[in-house]
Amino acid sequence: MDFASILPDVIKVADEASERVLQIYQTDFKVSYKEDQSPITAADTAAHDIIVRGLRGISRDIPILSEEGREIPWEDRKHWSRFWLVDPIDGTKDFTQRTGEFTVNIALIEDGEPVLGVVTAPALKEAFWGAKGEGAYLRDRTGRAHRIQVAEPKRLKRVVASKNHLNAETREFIEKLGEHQLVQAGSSLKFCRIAQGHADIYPRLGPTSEWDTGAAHAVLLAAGGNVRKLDGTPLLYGKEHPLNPYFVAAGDWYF
Ligand SMILES: Nc1ncnc2c1ncn2[C@@H]1O[C@H](COP(=O)(O)O)[C@@H](OP(=O)(O)O)[C@H]1O
Ligand SMILES: [Mg+2]
Repeated sequence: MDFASILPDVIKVADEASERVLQIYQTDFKVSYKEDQSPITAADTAAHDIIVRGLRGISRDIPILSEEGREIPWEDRKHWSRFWLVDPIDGTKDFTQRTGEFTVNIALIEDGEPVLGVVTAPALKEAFWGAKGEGAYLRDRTGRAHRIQVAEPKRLKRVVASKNHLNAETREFIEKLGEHQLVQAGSSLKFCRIAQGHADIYPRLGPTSEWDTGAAHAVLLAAGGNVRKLDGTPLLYGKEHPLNPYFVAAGDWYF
C-alpha cells in the first residue's frame, strides 16, 4: 500500500472530524456514561460517524474498528490482515474537563503493526501524522507542517505520564529512571510529545485499549521511537481482546 498517497486523505478525514468536535466542545454539551462508566458526549459519536464515512470513501475494502462502533465478533476480526483502528476522541475526560488535551485518532494496522497514523488535537490546533517509510510530521497552530523526530538521549529524562492514571507501579518505574522531570500531557498526546522531541519516556503501567494507542504509536514509530511491552517485545494490534498490556513508549535509543 502506498502510504504517501493515502495520508492526505486520512488527514482530511481527521480534520473534518476535528472541526465538528471543536464546534461541540464550544457548546454546553451533555455528558453521558457508558456501561464501563467512561464518559461519552455527542462529539464522540459525531466524530465516529464522520471518520467512518470518510474512511469508507478512501477504501471500501478495509474494515474499521472504532471505540464508538458496534462490537465486531472475533470470528470476523481474526481474519483481518489490515484494518483501520479509530478512537474518535481519546481523553474524553480531558474533553469534559475542558483541558484541551484530547485527540482524534486514526490508525492503519497491517499484520498487527501500526503502519500509518493521524492524531489531531482540535482545541490545541495541532495535527500529527506519520507512516512507515514516510517520516512523521507536526502541523502546528500556525498551520505549517514540519518533520518531527524524537530527541537525542540525555541524562535528564523528561517523563510523560497520565495525570488521571498515575498509579504506584508507574511512580516506581519513574523513580528507577534516575534524574527526571515530569511533563504533563493528556490522552495520546503523550506519544506525540515524545515524537516531537518534547518528552523522552511514557511508561503506561495501567490499562489502555488498542484504539487509544494505535495512531500515536504509528506517529512515534515514524519519528524514530518505539513502543514495547515490559518484556521488551513490540506492542501489537488486532488481538481478540482490545485491552493493551502495560508498555513503555520512548525513542529507539531507550530500548
Ligand atoms: N480501566 C480501563 N480500561 C481500559 N482503558 C482505560 C481504563 N482506564 C483508562 N483507560 C483509557 O485511558 C484513556 C485515557 O488516558 P489518559 O488518562 O492517559 O489520558 C481513556 O481513553 P478515552 O478517553 O478514549 O476513553 C481510556 O480508554
Ligand atoms: Mg480512548
